[in-house]
Amino acid sequence: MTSASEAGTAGQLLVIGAGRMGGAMIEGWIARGRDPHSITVIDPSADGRARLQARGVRVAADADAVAMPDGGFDVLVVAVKPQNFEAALPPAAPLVGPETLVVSVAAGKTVQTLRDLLGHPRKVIRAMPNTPAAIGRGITGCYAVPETEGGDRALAETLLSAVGEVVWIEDEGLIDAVTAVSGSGPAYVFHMIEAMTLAGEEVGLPHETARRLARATVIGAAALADASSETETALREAVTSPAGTTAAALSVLMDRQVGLPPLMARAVTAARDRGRELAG
Ligand SMILES: NC(=O)C1=CN([C@@H]2O[C@H](COP(=O)(O)OP(=O)(O)OC[C@H]3O[C@@H](n4cnc5c(N)ncnc54)[C@H](O)[C@@H]3O)[C@@H](O)[C@H]2O)C=CC1
Ligand SMILES: O=C(O)[C@@H]1CCC=N1
Repeated sequence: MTSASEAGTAGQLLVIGAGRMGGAMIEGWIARGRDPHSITVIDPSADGRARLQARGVRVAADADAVAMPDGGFDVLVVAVKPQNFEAALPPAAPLVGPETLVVSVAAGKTVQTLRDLLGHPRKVIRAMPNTPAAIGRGITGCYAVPETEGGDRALAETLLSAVGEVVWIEDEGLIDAVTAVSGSGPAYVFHMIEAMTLAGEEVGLPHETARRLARATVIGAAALADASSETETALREAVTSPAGTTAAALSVLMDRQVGLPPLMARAVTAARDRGRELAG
């Protein structure tokens, strides 16, 4: 077994479920210099396995087909859907040693559930990334159990920062709130483009023109926010001329009763509550 810091690129990693999220992390690790041979994936999808095998990753259709490396796995990353936990995790329990760090990116599923299904591993981290991870621009919120040491957190942070920023929370109960803001958040932004496109059509623009305008506006505004040292509030105010067109739109969007803030609060609360339900 390697030391925690070495295992950022060294050590043996096992990934259960290499779909969108697991796949994005694997690509991030390889891009950062990890030897693909140090990654083993369990996934029943033949297409997914073929793609990863072509990248040099070790693949298995199920846990029984996994060859345990000398010294065991340093890290197990759980990236299956919450609905697949009962099928996917118990068969992998024999692959989890006393020093294996378990990192789960699954929405809702608690440390207790992970421990129950994986033979009671000591060191568990829950992480909530988001899909911009696919281009290295994700953000991951993480919670580590008290049984983890500084080196475990550093190792998880090294692995997760391969796909973007990392923030830590000290209360497992808040991971559902992280999911509701940033885990699901990219979908809200994509829906904003859809809604702006529809609204553009309603005021007379052809669909494709409205879509181009909406998409480029969201992308350009996000890039401006990224490049600027100003707050979002200052950037918004810079668009807004007194008694002008933006002020007219914002009087609708910023309405405290029926505008975006109460609507977003309802949406985020619904996502947070669904995360709690998925705990099972
Ligand atoms: N998609 C997203 O925006 C985010 C997803 N997550 C979490 O990541 C996890 C995975 O989500 P996605 O990557 O979006 O799903 P996905 O459907 O793209 O990937 C899931 C993978 O698990 C595999 N799988 C199914 N049953 C399996 C089993 N028994 N053993 C091993 N692998 C199995 C599937 O073949 C698939 O490749 C979920 O728990 C989700 O909550 C977390 C943050 C963001
Ligand atoms: O919708 C979901 O449940 C997952 C978790 C965060 C984003 N997608």
